[in-house]
Amino acid sequence: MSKKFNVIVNVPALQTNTPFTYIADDAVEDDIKIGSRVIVPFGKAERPIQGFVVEEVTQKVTGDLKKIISVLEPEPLLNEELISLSNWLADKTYSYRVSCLNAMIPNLVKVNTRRFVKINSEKITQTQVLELLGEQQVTDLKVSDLTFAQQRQLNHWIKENKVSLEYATENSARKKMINWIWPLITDENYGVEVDKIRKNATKQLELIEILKNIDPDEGISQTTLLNEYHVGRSTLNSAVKNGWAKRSEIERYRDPFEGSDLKSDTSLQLNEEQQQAYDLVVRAIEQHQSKPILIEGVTGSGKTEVYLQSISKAIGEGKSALLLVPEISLTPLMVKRVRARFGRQVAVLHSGLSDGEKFDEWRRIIRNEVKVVVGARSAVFAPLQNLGIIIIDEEHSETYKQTDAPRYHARDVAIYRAKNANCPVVLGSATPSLESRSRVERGRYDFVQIKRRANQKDLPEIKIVDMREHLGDGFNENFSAPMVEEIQKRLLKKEQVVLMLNRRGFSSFVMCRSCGFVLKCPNCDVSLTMHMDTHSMRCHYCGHEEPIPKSCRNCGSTKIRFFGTGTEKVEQQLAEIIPEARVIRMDVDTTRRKGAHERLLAKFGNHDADILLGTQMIAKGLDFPDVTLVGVLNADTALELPDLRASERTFQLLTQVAGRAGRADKKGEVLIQTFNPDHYAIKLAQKQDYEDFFRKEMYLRHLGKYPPYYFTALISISDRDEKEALKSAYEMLNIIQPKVSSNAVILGPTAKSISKIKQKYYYQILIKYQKEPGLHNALLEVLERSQEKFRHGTRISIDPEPQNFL
Ligand SMILES: Nc1ncnc2c1ncn2[C@@H]1O[C@H](COP(=O)(O)OP(=O)(O)OP(=O)(O)O)[C@@H](O)[C@H]1O
Ligand SMILES: [Zn+2]
Ligand SMILES: [Zn+2]
Repeated sequence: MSKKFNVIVNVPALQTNTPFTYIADDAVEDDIKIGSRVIVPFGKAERPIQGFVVEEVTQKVTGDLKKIISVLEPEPLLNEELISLSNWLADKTYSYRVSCLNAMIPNLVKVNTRRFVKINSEKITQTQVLELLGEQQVTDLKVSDLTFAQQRQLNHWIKENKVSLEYATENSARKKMINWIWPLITDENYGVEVDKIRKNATKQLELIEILKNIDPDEGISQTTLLNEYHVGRSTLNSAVKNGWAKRSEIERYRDPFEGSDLKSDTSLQLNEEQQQAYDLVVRAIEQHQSKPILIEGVTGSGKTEVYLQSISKAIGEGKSALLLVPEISLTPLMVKRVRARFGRQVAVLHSGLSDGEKFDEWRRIIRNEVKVVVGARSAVFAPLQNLGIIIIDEEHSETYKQTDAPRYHARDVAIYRAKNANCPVVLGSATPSLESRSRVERGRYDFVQIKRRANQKDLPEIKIVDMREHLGDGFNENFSAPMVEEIQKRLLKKEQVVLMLNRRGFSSFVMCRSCGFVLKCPNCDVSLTMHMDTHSMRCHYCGHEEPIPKSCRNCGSTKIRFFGTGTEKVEQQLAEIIPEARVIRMDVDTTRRKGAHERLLAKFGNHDADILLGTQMIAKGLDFPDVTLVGVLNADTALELPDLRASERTFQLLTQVAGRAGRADKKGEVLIQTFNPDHYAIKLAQKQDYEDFFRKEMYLRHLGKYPPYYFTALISISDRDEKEALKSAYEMLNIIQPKVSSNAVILGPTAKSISKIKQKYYYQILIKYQKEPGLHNALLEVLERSQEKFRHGTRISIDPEPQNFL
């Protein structure tokens, strides 16, 4: 009897949200595993469709089963743990199971990728492969066109490493091939060959010496010979011609860190508070406890060192480790430190890598070639076996929440995985999310604080500049007199300054001074933002772009004013006020190119600049000893946003950026310019008192019936036709209302604060609740209805625990 498997097909719909059972052909049944992707016939027309194998079926199944057409890769991309995780995830996020599975696998293998067969010519001849598959299949593999016998043979060869399956995308994320030189000079032929060389051909004599000393089995890369041994290209070519060496192309994993030199480093001696945190983690590792541990450590307290040593401990126990960071491209220093400690045992997954690079890293993980994975949100699905620890740095960061379906929070996924693996989850932050910190209060998490900086120095002193009093005493609207004075002081002392322009909830827009007209996007309900680099007005939601106007479109007046501030404008202003200052600007425009972050930060670290001016992206992770002043130009732009976390985010951001000052021997100072000096988020950030803030904010959340006292779910409804959108919103309301008690609070339907995006109208319903056993089913019904609505052009989404209400 052939093996039977349950398969989730790649059709995101409710009807296909449960697995279908298929039978395997005897020839390939052993190549199919849980996590394999297969092609199966689907529907009345038996259309071949992709699917994921989620289970082997051992009990009897009545009725005729359809046969699995082919298996896409005999080495599965996901392991059993992740397959079972997808089930939980789908339920938790109200999404289709296949969407969850697709969210886990690397992009490269998803769509529009050509697959081809690569022949390992040391183990098999091209003729053999062509005989089995034919030329067409080798260059463009369609396994479903192969017979089962052919598939079986192919899979066999893959497992024996005779051939491998590769993926090519249109942008050609292919495997990287490099020229490799294999020396053929041995002790036997050395003398003979040397005698043939003319005595004045020193280059050749040098090269033959080099070749003699290279391990013939290992060989050497051509680049190394050319660049490091300074061998001339023509010398090398003639050596190959003379038969001193053989040249071949070999595959090398694309190394995302190519070129960045890696100094290895060793553990630091932990101080007492770090040791306490470390001990707590180690105990959990040793006792296989999965209760999350929250480390609340002030900025500069050396949390990273605790992470690194904890990872070391897990590896020492034969386990693997996963370290999540908010956004890798923003924290190159962290990645560097992990790589410096663990070298080639580390794989890195993040959005800055090409699909090909990500896929390479993924393969290293699934083949168990790495022990440590560092990555942003989606790396939480890294197929590591035998997890020994999961660490989430800056656990409060909103980047851990996925904003598209499946709308998961990486923290929840990490906690779930850790529970399955019986290993600890460590959540670290100077300003923990209220959710996490309150779970400590309720005994759900273990807790440890690090109250002092690693070097036992004080936190920087923070001064508030009330901009209402200082408007006009400075040089322009962005720089008060005290700010300019403090910057100048640092420059005289050859110290460095970090200046942050808070861009959250903020844009530079154009307004007519005669009639008040504001230039808006024709598709969306937002004002257009001015971009000096392209000299255009751009919509940040739909990408609409138009020239900067010279006169008002409404009244024709030429009295147009540009409001708001971009980093470029601040950079210009700075150049007028302090022309001698060397400034590095860091924002989305200057960091678009790959590796740009790292380069700019390295420049700043080398003292090639005095001032680092940037957006929020400079608030996290920087550790520069000579930064003694941090200036925040506008602290409060985010406070007015219609978002329940506005205060929390402002407090976190200010604390975070303030923490960049005075991290080494020199004392640090922070200047915060604000129009709301009395706001508690600003006042408590000044005190750098997270615990105080936590209590105050918890009190307000309690009053407002907000998280973490209440759970939230947000339903968003959009349509090109505003009436349709509103009508559907009420339909959803009518599904939910009867299924929840009067303790639940339902807000809406209301228009979203940006009610029109890309020509579509947006409405939302917010549900706040504590215990509502009926809600889950109600939301499943919404999901079901949304499928129907989809066909009529209405989009409905469910966001459990939304992080953003805009
Ligand atoms: N035990 C130690 N002894 C000496 N120096 C240490 C020790 N632990 C950490 N440091 C140093 O202290 C500095 C701050 O550490 P680290 O960057 O890990 O802090 P952090 O808690 O991650 O800070 P932040 O949250 O602000 O990013 C680093 O330069 C680090 O090398
Ligand atoms: Zn006008
Ligand atoms: Zn727009």
